[in-house]
Amino acid sequence: MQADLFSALTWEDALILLRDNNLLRDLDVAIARFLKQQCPQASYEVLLLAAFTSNQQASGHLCLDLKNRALATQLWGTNPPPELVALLPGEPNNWLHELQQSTLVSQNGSTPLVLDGSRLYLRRNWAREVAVADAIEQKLATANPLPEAPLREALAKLFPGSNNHTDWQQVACALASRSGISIITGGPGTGKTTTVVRLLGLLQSLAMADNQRLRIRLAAPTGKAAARLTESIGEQVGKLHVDATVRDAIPTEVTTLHRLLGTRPDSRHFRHHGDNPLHADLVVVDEASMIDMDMMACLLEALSPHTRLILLGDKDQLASVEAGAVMGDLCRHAHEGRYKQRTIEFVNNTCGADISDYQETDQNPGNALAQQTAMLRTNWRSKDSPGIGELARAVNEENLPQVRESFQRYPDSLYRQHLSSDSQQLETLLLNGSNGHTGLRALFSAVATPPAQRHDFDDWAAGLLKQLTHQQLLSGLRSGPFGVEQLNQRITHHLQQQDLAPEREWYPGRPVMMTRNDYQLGLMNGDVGLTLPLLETRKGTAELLLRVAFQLPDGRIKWVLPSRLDGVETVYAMTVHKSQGSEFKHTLLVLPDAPHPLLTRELIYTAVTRARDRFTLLEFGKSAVLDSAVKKRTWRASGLAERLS
Ligand SMILES: Nc1ncnc2c1ncn2[C@@H]1O[C@H](COP(=O)(O)OP(=O)(O)OP(=O)(O)O)[C@@H](O)[C@H]1O
Repeated sequence: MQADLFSALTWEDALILLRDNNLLRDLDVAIARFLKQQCPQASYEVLLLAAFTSNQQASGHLCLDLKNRALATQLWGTNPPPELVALLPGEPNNWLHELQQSTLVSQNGSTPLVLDGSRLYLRRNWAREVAVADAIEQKLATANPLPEAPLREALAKLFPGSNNHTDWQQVACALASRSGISIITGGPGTGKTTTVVRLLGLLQSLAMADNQRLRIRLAAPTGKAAARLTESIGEQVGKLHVDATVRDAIPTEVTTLHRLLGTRPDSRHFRHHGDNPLHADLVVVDEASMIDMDMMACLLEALSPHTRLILLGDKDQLASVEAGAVMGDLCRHAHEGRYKQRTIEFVNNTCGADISDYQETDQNPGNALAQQTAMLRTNWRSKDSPGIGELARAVNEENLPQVRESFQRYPDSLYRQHLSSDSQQLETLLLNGSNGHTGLRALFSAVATPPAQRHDFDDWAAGLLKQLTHQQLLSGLRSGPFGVEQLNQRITHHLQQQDLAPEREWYPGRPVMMTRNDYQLGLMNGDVGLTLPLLETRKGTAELLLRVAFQLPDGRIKWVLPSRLDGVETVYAMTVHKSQGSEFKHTLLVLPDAPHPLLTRELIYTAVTRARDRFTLLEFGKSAVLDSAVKKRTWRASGLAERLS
C-alpha cells in the first residue's frame, strides 16, 4: 500500500498533500518548486527533503537531521499519520545517497542545500551556524590572560568570604578574565548579575591601573529584560567595593540587542557588522537563552576581534522563538563542568578553589568553550520563597515525586488548583488576586484615579506598570480553549460583565504587548504597556485622554497614542515564551485538559522561574498533563555543539 501510494504521486502532488494536511507551509512548497526550476532533474527524494528542511525552521530546528531520529517522528511528533509517513521514500541511507548525487547539494555552501554529515541545511542556516562557530573559536583563541598574582589579589578583594571553598561566582570571574568569550549560566537568583558586576569592577580597575578605560556595553534581547537588568545592575554597582572612579566607569544602562547593533528602518541588516564593528572593549549580554542563531551571528559579526563577549543566561530555559537553541548548544554540559587539568590548576591558583570534581573524563571531554563556562549553583534569592527554587530543580531533574512533594511542603509559595472549564473560577481568581497578591480589580481601581498634575504622570504610570507585574497569567499555548488568545477574550469579557471594562477596544486598564518591533516608536516585540486615562486641560476644560504607557529600558516612561499602535494584543494572559526575561510576584500557569506536544520541561521550568514569591498551577485536566510535560524535553536539530567540540 505504501509503495503504491508513493509511486502514484509526483513530488508536487506529495508536497501539496502534506501542505493540505498542515504538515508543510506554502513557503516550504515554494522552496521545492524553486529548486526544481534550478535543477529540473532533481529527484522526488531531494525535493521532499528540501521542503522538510525548510519546514524544520518553523519548529526552531536549524537543519534536518537524517540520522538522529526516525524522520517522521522528527518532522511530525510521536504519532505521525501513517498515510503521510508513506510519502517518505525509502531509508535514510538511500536519502543520503540521493542527496550526495544531487547538484543542488554540496558540503561547502556553494549550493542551495548543504549536507554536513547527516544534517541537511538550507544554505543560509548552514552559513549562520558556521559563522557562529568560527567567531566563537576566534574569540576563544584570543586569550588575554592576566598575570595570576594580581588576579588572585583582586579576586580575593572582590570575594572576601570565599576562603578556599568553591565560590562559583569567583570561579566565573576568574575564567571570564582570561579569554575573549565566556559564559555564566545559572537559574534565577544565582547571582549572574552580581557576578558580572564584580567582573566589570575587576576588569575596569585593572585597565584603569594601566591608564586605560574599557568601553563597556550592556545588552539584553528584549526591552523588558533590558529594563530588569538596568535595575539590578544599578543596585549591584552601588554595592561594589572599588574606587569611586572605577565605579563611575561601569555603565548601568542596558540596551536591547537591536539597539546595540543599530537597526536600520526597513532593513534586516544592522548598522554594525564586520566592516563597521561596535566601539566596545567588552560586551555583556544577559538572557542569552533568548538569542536565536541569526541574532547570535549578527552579534558576533559586529564585535571587533579584540572585543570580549560575556554571555549570561539560564541554559535550562526555553530556547529562542526563532531557529536554534544557541545557549543550550553552547553550554549543554555546564552542570558537569568538564574542565581540563590546566583549568582546574588555574582556578586553584587564582581562587584557591578545588573544582576537580568537575573534571572532564575520557567519555565526556570538555571543549575549549567549556573551559570558559561557569555554572552558578546557589539560589540566593530563594531564601524568601524556597519552594519555587525546589520546584524548578525538581522539574529540571524530571523528579516527579519531588514535584508533587514541593507543592505540599511549600503551601505559601506553591499552589495547585484544579479548575473546571465551565466555571468562572479563573476569572474570579485573577480579579480578586490571592494570598495577599493584588489582582485586576485593584489595578483597575488604581488606574481610575489619575493624578491631577502633569508632572506626576510618569511616576504614577511607573507604579502601575510595576503593579501589573504583581500577577501574571501564563499559558504554553496560543490557540485553543487554554491558549492565550481565548484566555484574554474570556478575561476581557468577564471584566465587561463586572463593569470594569467597557465594550471598546481601548479602555483604561487594558494591558497590551507589542507583537512586532516598532523602531520609530522605539518599542520592541514583547514590550508591555498599560492604557491609562490622563487628565488634560484643553481651552479651560478638563478632558480624559487615553494613552498607553511603556517603560523604556532606561526607566523613562513613553506615552503613546492608542491609534499609533497597530502591532499590539491584550495581555491579561501571556505565552510562556513571551514571559522570558520578566519576573512576576505571583505567576499562574494554565495547563490544558490534555497533554500537548508544545508543553515541555523547559516550558514548565521557564514558567516556574518567572515567579518571584508565588507560583500557582491552574489545572483544567488530570495531573498527568503536568507529568507528561515534565518528561518531554525540547530537542532542536543543530550542528553547533558538534562543531565546537
Ligand atoms: N554571593 C552572594 N551572597 C549573598 N547574596 C547574593 C550573592 N550573590 C547574589 N546575591 C543576592 O541574590 C540576589 C540575586 O542576585 P542576582 O540578581 O545577581 O542574580 P541573577 O542570577 O542575576 O538573577 P536573575 O535570574 O533574576 O537574573 C540579589 O539580591 C543579590 O544581592
